[in-house]
Amino acid sequence: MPPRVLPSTVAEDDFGGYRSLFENAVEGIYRTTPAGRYLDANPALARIYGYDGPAELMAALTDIAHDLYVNPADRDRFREILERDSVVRNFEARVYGKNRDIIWIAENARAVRGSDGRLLCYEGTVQDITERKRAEESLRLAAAVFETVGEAIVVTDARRHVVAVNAAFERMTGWNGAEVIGQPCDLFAIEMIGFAEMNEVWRLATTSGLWSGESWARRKDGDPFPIALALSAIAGEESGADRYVLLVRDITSHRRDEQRIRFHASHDSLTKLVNRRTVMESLADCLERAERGGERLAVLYLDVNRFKDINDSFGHAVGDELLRQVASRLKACVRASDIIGRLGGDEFVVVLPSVADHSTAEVCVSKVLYAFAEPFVINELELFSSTSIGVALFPDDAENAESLLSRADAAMYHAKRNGHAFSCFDADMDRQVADRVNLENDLRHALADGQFSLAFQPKVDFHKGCIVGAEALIRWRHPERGQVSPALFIPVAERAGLIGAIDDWVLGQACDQMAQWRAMGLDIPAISVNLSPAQFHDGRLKDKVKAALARAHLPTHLLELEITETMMASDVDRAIEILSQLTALGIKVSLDDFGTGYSSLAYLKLFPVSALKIDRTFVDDLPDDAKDGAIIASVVALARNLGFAVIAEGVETQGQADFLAEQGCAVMQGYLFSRPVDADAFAHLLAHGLPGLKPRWS
Ligand SMILES: Nc1nc2c(ncn2[C@@H]2O[C@@H]3COP(=O)(O)O[C@H]4[C@@H](O)[C@H](n5cnc6c(=O)[nH]c(N)nc65)O[C@@H]4COP(=O)(O)O[C@H]3[C@H]2O)c(=O)[nH]1
Repeated sequence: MPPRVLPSTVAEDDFGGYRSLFENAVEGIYRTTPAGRYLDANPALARIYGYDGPAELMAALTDIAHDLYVNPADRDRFREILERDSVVRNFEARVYGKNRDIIWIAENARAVRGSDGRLLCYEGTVQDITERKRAEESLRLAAAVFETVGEAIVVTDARRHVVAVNAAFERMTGWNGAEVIGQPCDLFAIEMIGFAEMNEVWRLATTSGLWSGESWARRKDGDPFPIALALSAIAGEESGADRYVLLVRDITSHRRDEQRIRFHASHDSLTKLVNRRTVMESLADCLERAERGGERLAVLYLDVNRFKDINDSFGHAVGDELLRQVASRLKACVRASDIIGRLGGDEFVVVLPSVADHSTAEVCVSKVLYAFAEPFVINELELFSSTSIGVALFPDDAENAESLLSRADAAMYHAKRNGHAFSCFDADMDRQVADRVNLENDLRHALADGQFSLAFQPKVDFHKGCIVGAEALIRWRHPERGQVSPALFIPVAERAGLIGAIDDWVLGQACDQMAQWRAMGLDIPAISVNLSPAQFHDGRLKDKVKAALARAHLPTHLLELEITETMMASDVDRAIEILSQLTALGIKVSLDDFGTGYSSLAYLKLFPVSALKIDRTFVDDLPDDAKDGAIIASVVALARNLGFAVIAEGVETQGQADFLAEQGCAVMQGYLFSRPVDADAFAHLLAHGLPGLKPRWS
């Protein structure tokens, strides 16, 4: 725009014929002294600056540099230019309005000089360019947002040809602007969406102004990726969309997170196998398919034998690694279409969706058993572990997922109890499962109904030919079932949380009985009581023991507690602390079933126990089994060296007793000497001695 300056010929205070132009101009017009005082100002200038009229403006702004300019240095620049060039064109600056609001102005001015060249004044015009500046600012802002925003932006014309893309688009897709501008918008992975759907998206955006949702885009290398898309139609001056703006967010990682969340919800985090819920859902689907196709389906229910012992003995990290290795061995045994899941703990399930009969399932069972034959190597430890497997078939054994699984479980339980590697379900097992459940219910009443009693089995010194102790063993006479073995109901009581009350009862009863025998003048050195793991870890154990002894007025050294190796394994320090508290009272503790757990010999020497009790399984095949013989000899030597007494349990034959005695294990317990008997019968044994047991050596 050419500078609008007043003609220089106009006298300082005389606008001549231009006065009306001056008064009515749209632009502000002024004349100022070089020092910065208004000589004249037109109404438009007053309007621009927010004053009621020129007089008010001129009275208020007596020092233009400081009263008007937001940045007084602008005025210095303005003057410099004028003094140098005599003219200023489009000089933009921010000035204060009357209300201290900031206005952008553009000035054109010139220096007016007299005929002698002396500077008389400045005169010029002012335009309010605030609106334009604001528009420029928001354009600049929009451009900055366009370039810096994380979302890709594509602008197309009405024909959907690309007009502009931002830097994020280039980063996201690998295309650069020059390659796509002017081209039809080819952002979408049509193969993932379909033409019809894509056209519908454009149509909806055109008719309603905006479509937003999830879709698919394609990168330059052809890779499709999921996007969140907002497609806006920008209306032009004429009817219809003039431009489209596509705001695109790459949601690949979001999808990945979703997948991860879905995976965690449906899989077991330790083994990465599907979890129980997913097994049940997949099994239900497989059953539907098998039913439609008239096919059979097999469910294998597995658990890892003695897993709890391994976990307790070697710690959870080893237990976890064992489960991981079991999972990967199982995967190698089945086809990809079969389902393998972890139900929790050490229980796994394999679903074979299409089997001809039991024999097909048994092929898989053999593979699994074979997979367990090799030791599991964990942290340089070689662990031999085995599995028990239960098999149930659809539709033969059950018709829905829940009962098929529970029947495979019953078959597994049956296999385990009978020492078999696997069992196929039969109807009898259902009864056994029901029995187990009923047993638990009945156990809840047994204590209150006085159905328990104690039996006592003598511990004898084979050389001296006398009774040196009694082991108290619980007996349960069920009103309908008759005698129920503790081997059967103790584990049920443990699982049902009833063992604590039962153990307390046994402890109290055993102490009372010992006191009664003593009152009858029948002396024995000790009575031993089995402790369950729950009781061993009960913080109140010491007090309970003290209370039971005190009630029976029994010296503490007469009580012996039998604990198993596995109770010691999980937290050795804590176990030593518990044992120390007990032995400090004067109570003896013996390690029952010795040799069947995973005793660490290094720890053994730290345990304040008084005796090792050699498990029956090592005695059973004596004296013929050379290996068992060697184990007995080693345990006896170990006990002697560590200062422990040693006792063998389950002695049934004279040959076993002779062998044990020869090895230096003189204290024994077993049917050879006496079965567990009731208190009266035991009193008789104490009074008259065991028939056939004679002192051999003095
Ligand atoms: N084959 C054979 N067996 C013999 C021989 N001599 C003794 N037995 C049996 O072996 C078991 C020895 O007890 P245990 O190893 O502590 O094993 C016990 C113990 O773990 C548990 N138990 C028994 N009574 C109690 C109790 O009062 N409290 C707790 N917590 N557990 C108990 O139940 C298990 C089984 O107890 P019982 O059936 O009474 O079985 C007893 C006993 O009757 C023998 O020469 N040959």
